[in-house]
Amino acid sequence: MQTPQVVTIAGSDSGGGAGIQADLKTFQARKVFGMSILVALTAQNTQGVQESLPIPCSFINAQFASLADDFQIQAAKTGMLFDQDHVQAVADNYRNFSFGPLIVDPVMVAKGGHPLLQKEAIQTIKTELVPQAYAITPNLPEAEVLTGSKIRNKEEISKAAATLQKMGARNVIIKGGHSDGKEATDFVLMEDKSSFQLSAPRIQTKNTHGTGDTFSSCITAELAKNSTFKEAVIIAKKFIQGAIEEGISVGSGHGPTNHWAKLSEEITVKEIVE
Ligand SMILES: Nc1ncnc2c1ncn2[C@@H]1O[C@H](COP(=O)(O)OP(=O)(O)O)[C@@H](O)[C@H]1O
Ligand SMILES: Cc1ncc(COP(=O)(O)OP(=O)(O)O)c(N)n1
Repeated sequence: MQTPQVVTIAGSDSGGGAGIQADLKTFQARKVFGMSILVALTAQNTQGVQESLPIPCSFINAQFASLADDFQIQAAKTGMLFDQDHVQAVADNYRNFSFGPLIVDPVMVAKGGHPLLQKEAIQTIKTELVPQAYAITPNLPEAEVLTGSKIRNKEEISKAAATLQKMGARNVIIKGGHSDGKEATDFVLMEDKSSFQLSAPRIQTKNTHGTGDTFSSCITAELAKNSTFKEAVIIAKKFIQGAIEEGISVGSGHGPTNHWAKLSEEITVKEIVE
């Protein structure tokens, strides 16, 4: 069997906890061959983002062409896409090349409040990228921005997911890391319109930098290994739970998760079927 090959199309986090670095560490942990198309650079650590810099769009085209020329990529994900022109460049390239199911993680703002996507790019994400998404994985604030509606309860989460599906995403996961309560619960709306929730104990820690990237790159890796979408999401939920639970301590701010944590049998995730 050929080694599963995947690519992350995202920004670099010099601090190593989020972005391209979190994606590649997750790909390695999940035993797929990971590649990267860099869209932007950040000077970042556990305390926040100090600076960011876009990669020229012509160089994004060059990275797509290089990988398409030589590899057989079975799944891909997007992360930090910087601005409207970069979203457009990624969307145009994705239409031209055959990189398999695309997981769109619509990264907008870093934990410390630093913008990772300019506001004008949101419309381009909606019209150019969401229709190409095999799955979209917004957190609660990102789902509010994309749908233009406040999300205050389970009914509104479900409504927001349906709106995102109508925009063209085949599957939708609205992540619950930003809510409160004892459980971290993610809502999943599948292609066939069935839905379920995945819930795990919320871990009290400040080390949650890069949770969203780690979760979406794990889904990407599992899809490349031919898991069904539901299987991939369940593994990703267990993977992120283990990575937060078995934390490491580096830096003095919001530290990263532990990408080499064991995906042990003891990690239980509750599935709540609608
Ligand atoms: N403190 C926590 N304990 C357990 N799971 C968490 C915690 N914070 C986030 N998660 C989980 O991590 C994943 C990423 O969610 P989230 O943090 O909302 O994404 P993002 O990093 O994009 O804001 C989700 O599965 C969410 O439920
Ligand atoms: C380069 C880069 N990409 C993405 C993020 C955001 O990652 P996320 O998983 O949402 O984690 P936080 O930044 O919110 O902790 C990033 N910071 N940098």
